[in-house]
Amino acid sequence: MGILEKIKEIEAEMARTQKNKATEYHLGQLKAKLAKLRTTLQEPAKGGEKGEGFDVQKFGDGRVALIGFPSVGKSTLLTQLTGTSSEAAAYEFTTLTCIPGVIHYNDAKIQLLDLPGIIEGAAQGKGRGRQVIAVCKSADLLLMVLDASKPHAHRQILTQELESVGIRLNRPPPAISFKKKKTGGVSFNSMGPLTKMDEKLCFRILHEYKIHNADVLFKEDCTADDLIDVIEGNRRYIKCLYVYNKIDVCSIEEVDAIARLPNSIPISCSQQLNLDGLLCRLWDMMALVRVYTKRVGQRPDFADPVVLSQDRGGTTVEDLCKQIHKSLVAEYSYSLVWGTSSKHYPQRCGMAHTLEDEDVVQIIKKKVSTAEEGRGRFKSTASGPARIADREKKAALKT
Ligand SMILES: Nc1nc2c(ncn2[C@@H]2O[C@H](COP(=O)(O)OP(=O)(O)OP(=O)(O)O)[C@@H](O)[C@H]2O)c(=O)[nH]1
Ligand SMILES: [K+]
Ligand SMILES: [Mg+2]
Repeated sequence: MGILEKIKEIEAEMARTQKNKATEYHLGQLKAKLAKLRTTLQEPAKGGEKGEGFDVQKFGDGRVALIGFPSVGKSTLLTQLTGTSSEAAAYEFTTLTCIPGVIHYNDAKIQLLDLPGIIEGAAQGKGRGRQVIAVCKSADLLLMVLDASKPHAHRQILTQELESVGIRLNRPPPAISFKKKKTGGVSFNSMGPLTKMDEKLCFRILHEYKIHNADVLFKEDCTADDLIDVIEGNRRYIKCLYVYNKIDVCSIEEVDAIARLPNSIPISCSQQLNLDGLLCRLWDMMALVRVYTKRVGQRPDFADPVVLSQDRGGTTVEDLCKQIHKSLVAEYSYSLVWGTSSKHYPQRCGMAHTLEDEDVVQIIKKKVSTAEEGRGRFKSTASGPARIADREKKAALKT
């Protein structure tokens, strides 16, 4: 029996099994079986599965992918938001590969990827589903483009397709700590009451994975699916903005209802309605942090920020140093920070300091000889809070 048939069989068995206390353990085991099969299905087949034109190099400060059913207006949107034009037409599957463009917004460069339409069954390889999903996994944000005039079930179908390949939208990883061990059996603990999990169910699921030694700690009231996600360990947690296109053919009431849905935005590409609103939401969801660097005695370079991101490498001063140059971390002495993340103007910060959007940073490198002098001077003076403030004031005047 092929993997697809096995999956179908388990899904059928789950569908006909009544959900109650007695079947709970059996269902948990079936879920684990299903997750294992789906993981096998995702492993790249021999002979190279990768489609031509799908391996687009990462560019800019973040990557956003357009995903949706055929002819919802993905290519029209790419053409509107970037300088690149991607062919758009009234027939389905106009786009056949991955077409990259660049959004220039708030002095940042964001890569936008147009993709072929996907349909139900994409996760199992229908159409170009597999390649499209592989690109989605590499994105920092997904724009799920939906036709506002079509059934709302489409959003559910696509979410289901993404779920089945391990993509989790708009939620954090489950609060479960899971560590495999060599010996000692399984220890199961929780930090609060559990309503969807107990020791026996946990053991059944671990048994399915042939795991006999592990520490499992539930920090929240998580489910069997959550535990399976943590054991599988290959899940991708991605932010998703639901973009309802073609509102030009909808009533005001329909548009109003869409605008109230969480993480959703109504637009019209052909009438250019609310595209600014879309960019604004996209920017907020990406949570990029622009940092302006400043040299001693010069004004900050406000035209060319270094862009940091929590999803990509982090937003501390150390992450900033790494992004500027590899050697900077070793040469770093301290930095002066002006902006919303600093308590004083400027604040003297160490490498662990977390930066915020539009902060100005001046990095002071170690200088062997002057560092020695400096140390001597600080030693000789008392360093109460008043002294520190005074020193900062002086530094501000000098810088
Ligand atoms: N009414 C209306 N039509 C639109 C809008 N945006 C795009 N279209 C039309 O929808 C059709 C499909 O647009 P595409 O951009 O090719 O859609 P796609 O999602 O890229 O399609 P595939 O590449 O085939 O998956 C075209 O005929 C567009 O002119 C819109 O805002 N309103
Ligand atoms: K089309
Ligand atoms: Mg297209």
